[in-house]
Amino acid sequence: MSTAVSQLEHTYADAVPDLVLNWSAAPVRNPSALVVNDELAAELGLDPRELVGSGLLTGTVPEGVQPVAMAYSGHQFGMYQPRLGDGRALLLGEIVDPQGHRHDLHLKGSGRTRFARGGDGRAALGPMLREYLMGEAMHALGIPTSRGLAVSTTGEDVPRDTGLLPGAVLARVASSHIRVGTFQYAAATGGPDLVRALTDHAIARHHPEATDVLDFYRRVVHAQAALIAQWMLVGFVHGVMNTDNTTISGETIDYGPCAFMDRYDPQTVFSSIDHAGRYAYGNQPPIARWNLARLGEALLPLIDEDSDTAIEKATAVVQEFGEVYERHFQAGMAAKLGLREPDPDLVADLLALLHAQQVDWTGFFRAGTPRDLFLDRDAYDAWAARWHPELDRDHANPLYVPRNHLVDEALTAAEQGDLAPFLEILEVVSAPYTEQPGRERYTEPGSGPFVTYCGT
Ligand SMILES: Nc1ncnc2c1ncn2[C@@H]1O[C@H](COP(=O)(O)OP(=O)(O)OP(=O)(O)O)[C@@H](O)[C@H]1O
Repeated sequence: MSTAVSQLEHTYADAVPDLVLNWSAAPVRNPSALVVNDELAAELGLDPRELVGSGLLTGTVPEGVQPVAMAYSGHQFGMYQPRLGDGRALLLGEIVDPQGHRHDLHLKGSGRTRFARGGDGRAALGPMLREYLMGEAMHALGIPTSRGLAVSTTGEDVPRDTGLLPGAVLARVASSHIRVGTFQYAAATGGPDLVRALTDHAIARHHPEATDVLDFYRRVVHAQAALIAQWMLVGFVHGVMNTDNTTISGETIDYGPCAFMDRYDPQTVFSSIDHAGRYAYGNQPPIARWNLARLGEALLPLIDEDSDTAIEKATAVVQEFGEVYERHFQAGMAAKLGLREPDPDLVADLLALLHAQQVDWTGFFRAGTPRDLFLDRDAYDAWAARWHPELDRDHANPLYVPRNHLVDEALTAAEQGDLAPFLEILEVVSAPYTEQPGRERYTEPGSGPFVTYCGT
């Protein structure tokens, strides 16, 4: 086995042993690597063939390596759940790549752990391929994200509401899986000492420039504000922005019922369980800020020993979210519109127009003649008279995003044994800015509305 694999490190488990549970993956009947991310493997200094042969992708670990289930709690749809944790996931260990960057190697669908509650610990092939595809699309768009290293089928069926589905294990890589919910769990179960140990580890790993706990908090708030702005600029709807899916690193994780919006509408929701629209496209910035306020609460005893002062300081920091988000969003919109300087009024009027006219978000910014996309062309002309692009816009506007109707089509085919459509859409969204002749259908919006079953 390559040195990188045999030298999986465990700095997280060593730093906060109270936040992990030693655990092993459930044996898999007939493991077979279906998709392997050669490019990512190479970046990590791993040999893809050796990786497949080692069994690591479904949880067979070298001697001396101890996988763990990570503990966390979290607010799910606004309701506090004291004990979530990796119910069907495992942290195999950390890989330090040839550049010296540390990454978690994590499995999803590797069997029940003590955190599983009612779940069976398994994952179905479709959702694991969805997570892999979405991560690659986001990565190609330049958005911080976890990435799939491989999806392996298990040879076992998984019972879900829609019937028996092929089972799979996703091996994924992230700069860490430390979540707002991890801090909530530490605060609730261990108090300030445990929060301090977790904070020290998170600072060293993600925000080493932080001068103190308040400054660490500020850096997380800013990283999340920048991330959410990037989601909004590409029309990404995460779908399950619970505090346990909000990272300290500022990376996107946990791709469940997520999707890219076609027609611009702030109310866009894809998740079949999000009845109230809590996690609709347009709600994402305030929800992220709300989640970050929960992080602030967990950090309060470390921010100041006087609780009123701590609350005052943390509140001031979380309130920076709006301004930082707006700065990133407006800079991004200026790039999308080819402007030298942000123009919030022009943007606000464009958004109102796109909404009223139900114009495709991704399509508008790369259209040769955007006017053709509007029913009320006079309204467009009135807006466009104020729009004077000066800069090249193609590098800021993807031609291809994973359109939900095409993702569903590819996943359905994969579940029936035909991987070709999945491999094609993966290739298309992996080069989102480059025109790919013959692939025009990937630029077309679906006829929606679409609901992504929150199945797992
Ligand atoms: N089939 C399942 N078996 C066991 N636990 C599950 C199952 N599905 C979800 N869970 C657990 O429910 C909780 C919340 O689920 P959520 O959808 O946020 O996570 P997930 O999709 O399993 O994984 P992650 O957030 O790590 O990507 C987690 O603690 C997860 O481990």
